[in-house]
Amino acid sequence: MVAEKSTEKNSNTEEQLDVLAPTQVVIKEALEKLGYSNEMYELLKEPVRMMTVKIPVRMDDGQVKIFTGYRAQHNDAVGPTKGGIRFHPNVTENEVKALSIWMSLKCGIVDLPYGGGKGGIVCDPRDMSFRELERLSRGYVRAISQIVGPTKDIPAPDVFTNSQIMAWMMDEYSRIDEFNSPGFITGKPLVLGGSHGRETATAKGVTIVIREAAKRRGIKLEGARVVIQGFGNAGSFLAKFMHDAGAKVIGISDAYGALHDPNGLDIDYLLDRRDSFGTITKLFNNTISNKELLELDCDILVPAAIENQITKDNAHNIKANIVVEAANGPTTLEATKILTERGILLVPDVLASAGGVTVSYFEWVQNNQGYYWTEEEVEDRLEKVMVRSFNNIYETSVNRKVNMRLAAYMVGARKMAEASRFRGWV
Ligand SMILES: NC(=O)C1=CN([C@@H]2O[C@H](COP(=O)(O)OP(=O)(O)OC[C@H]3O[C@@H](n4cnc5c(N)ncnc54)[C@H](O)[C@@H]3O)[C@@H](O)[C@H]2O)C=CC1
Ligand SMILES: O=C(O)CCC(=O)C(=O)O
Repeated sequence: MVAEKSTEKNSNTEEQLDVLAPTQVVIKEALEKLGYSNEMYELLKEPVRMMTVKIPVRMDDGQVKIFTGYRAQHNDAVGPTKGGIRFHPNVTENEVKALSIWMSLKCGIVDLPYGGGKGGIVCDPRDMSFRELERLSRGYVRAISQIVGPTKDIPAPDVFTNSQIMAWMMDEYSRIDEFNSPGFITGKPLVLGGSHGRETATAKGVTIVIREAAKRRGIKLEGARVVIQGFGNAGSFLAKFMHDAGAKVIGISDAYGALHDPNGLDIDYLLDRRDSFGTITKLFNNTISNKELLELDCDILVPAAIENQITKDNAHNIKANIVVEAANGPTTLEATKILTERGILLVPDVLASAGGVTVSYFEWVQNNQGYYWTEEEVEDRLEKVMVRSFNNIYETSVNRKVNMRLAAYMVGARKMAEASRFRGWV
């Protein structure tokens, strides 16, 4: 294999594709199929609230750098909005808007009492010190404090954010609120009111969905060849769960390249050596590119990194039988069409990655009641939610003769549309 050290970081032009407009296309189609008026579409096509903030941060060299951050609240008819915060150099306003719509759909699919929210800061935490990251995290919370809170909008981790960042944010909000407010944010460390199972929840949810999808396709997980793009929170734990289930993880990647071994990678070793940003390939010389990884011969392909990875340019080359989207928005609409026409089962992001927000909801419930559950309780509840949601969308897809993405949008949009209607908004 050819070494491709570091050349991929931030150089992926596919990332720049707009994700909001295609999301609106599917929302419109879903609402039409459900019989809602165009007014409902006008309400749901964009967030009801979008805040853009400038965050001044004193860097370690003494200079002040001004960062741009966003918080989008898509629809709060069902309840407070909920969704992660992303730290990434390519964050855009439209991306955060789309991510907040996807959160509303996820909450509808797994039937949580929330609407969708999402936040993002344009920054590269990989190039920042621990203390700079703390100052940025606290500054962001101060900047958005008026519109967030345990009964308004509850953030959580997403790309390049983690439980330490959640802890700083919770501490900052508690200072502003003059009250200890664990329910302000989820994905916290256990000692600060985090939930058992939240760290692995997204991957656990994806694992359950893969198992259900494989059953429908008559594929045994034992021995199945799995390729996973991304080795962070979602991708790395997923690799471990797939490995534990007897599958052969033959490819994984990070932002810098990918590893491939047709005999199966040593997942425990890789988990042990990855850094906190999900970087692992820098330790190896014999890497392949993310592009090559996606086109590997395998049974199950899981994009678990960033948006727009499967496009019209590579959809014809995907060899997997099942594609399960652990990442948000990894497949474009054109690629969705191509994969569906080719008979590939595509399990969409708003279903596949909903395990994270589900356990975040459990964390918030535990914070509100001040009574904490065991890991087994969390896992049992997550299992039931994910199986029920998968079956619901699979059946909708079969009965309504639509692909799984449109089926998921139909299931996910119904609750917020009904709540908006009962409130008399439309
Ligand atoms: N963390 C969570 O609870 C949830 C995450 N997701 C989604 O899963 C995806 C991954 O998120 P996390 O694992 O939390 O993030 P993370 O920050 O823990 O890991 C991200 C991984 O993606 C890789 N990556 C970043 N840029 C890349 C690029 N240009 N090409 C290839 N790989 C790249 C990184 O190297 C890293 O391995 C995102 O789309 C996120 O929105 C969805 C639901 C919940
Ligand atoms: O855990 C949460 O509240 C949100 C997770 C998230 O950002 C996502 O599902 O994309």
